[in-house]
Amino acid sequence: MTAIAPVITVDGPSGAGKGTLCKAMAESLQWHLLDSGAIYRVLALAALHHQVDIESEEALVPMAAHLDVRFLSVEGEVQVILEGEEVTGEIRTQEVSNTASRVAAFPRVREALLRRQRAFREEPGLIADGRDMGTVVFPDAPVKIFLDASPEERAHRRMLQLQEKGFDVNFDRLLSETKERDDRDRNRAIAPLVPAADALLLDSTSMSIEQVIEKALDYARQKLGI
Ligand SMILES: Nc1ncnc2c1ncn2[C@@H]1O[C@H](COP(=O)(O)OP(=O)(O)O)[C@@H](O)[C@H]1O
Ligand SMILES: Nc1ccn([C@@H]2O[C@H](COP(=O)(O)OP(=O)(O)O)[C@@H](O)[C@H]2O)c(=O)n1
Repeated sequence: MTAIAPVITVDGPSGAGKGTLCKAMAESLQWHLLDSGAIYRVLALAALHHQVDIESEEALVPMAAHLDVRFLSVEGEVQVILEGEEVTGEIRTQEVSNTASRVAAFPRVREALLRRQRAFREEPGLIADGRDMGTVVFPDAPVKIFLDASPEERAHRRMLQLQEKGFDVNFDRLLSETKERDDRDRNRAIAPLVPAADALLLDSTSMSIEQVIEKALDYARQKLGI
C-alpha cells in the first residue's frame, strides 16, 4: 500500500495570517504549499477578463474545470500565471477578493476545483491554506489549524499590507468589505468557513507572527511525531 502524504490544513478568515503562517511552515518543514484562495482568485480574474457573468454558475463551471493556471516558485516567491500571463499582483485587488468570494459560493464551481487542489498532496507533505481545507478538501489531514483574529485587527493588517504594495486604501471600507466577505464565506450553503471539529483554534489577535509560527509548528511536530 502506498502511504498518502501528510497534510497540515490552515483555515480561517481573511487577514488572520494564514498565508504568512503557511509559507513559514512550508519553508521550515520543506513541504509543498497549496494557496487554495489563489485558485478562487484566479478564477474570479479570468471571469472578469473574459466578461463572464459572475452570477452565472452555468457559465463559471466550465471556466473552473478548464482554468489554465500555473504556480511557479521563483526565488522562494510564488508567481501566479493565468493563461500564460503573470497575475500575481492583480489577483490581490479588492475587486478580485470580493469577486472570488462570490464565485466560491457556487457548489459546482467548488466541485470542479476539488481534484486540482487534492493533486497538490505530494511527499514529503502539504501545507494547505484556505477556508475548507480541514473540513472538505483534506478531511483526513492529521494536523488541522483554524487561525482567527478580530475583524478590526484583520482589516488593519490587510490595510498595511495593501499600502506596502502601493494600493490606496480606506480602513472603514476595508473593514466593511472584510466583514461582508466573512459573512458570505461563513454563511454559504456549501463548504462554509467553519473550524473542523478536530482543529486547533488559534486566535492571533494579540500574537506576533513569530509567536503564531512557533505555536503552530510545535503543535504540528507534536501531532506528527517529527
Ligand atoms: N500575527 C500577526 N500580527 C501582525 N501582522 C500579521 C500577523 N500575521 C500576519 N500578519 C500580517 O497581516 C497581513 C495579512 O496576512 P496574511 O498571511 O496574508 O493573511 P491571510 O492569508 O489569512 O489573509 C500580512 O501583511 C501579514 O504580514
Ligand atoms: N479554500 C478556499 C479558499 C478561498 N475561498 C474563497 O476565496 C476568497 C479569497 O481567498 P483568500 O484565502 O485568497 O483570501 P484572503 O484570506 O487572502 O483574504 C475567500 O474569501 C473565499 O470566498 C474559498 O471559498 N475556499
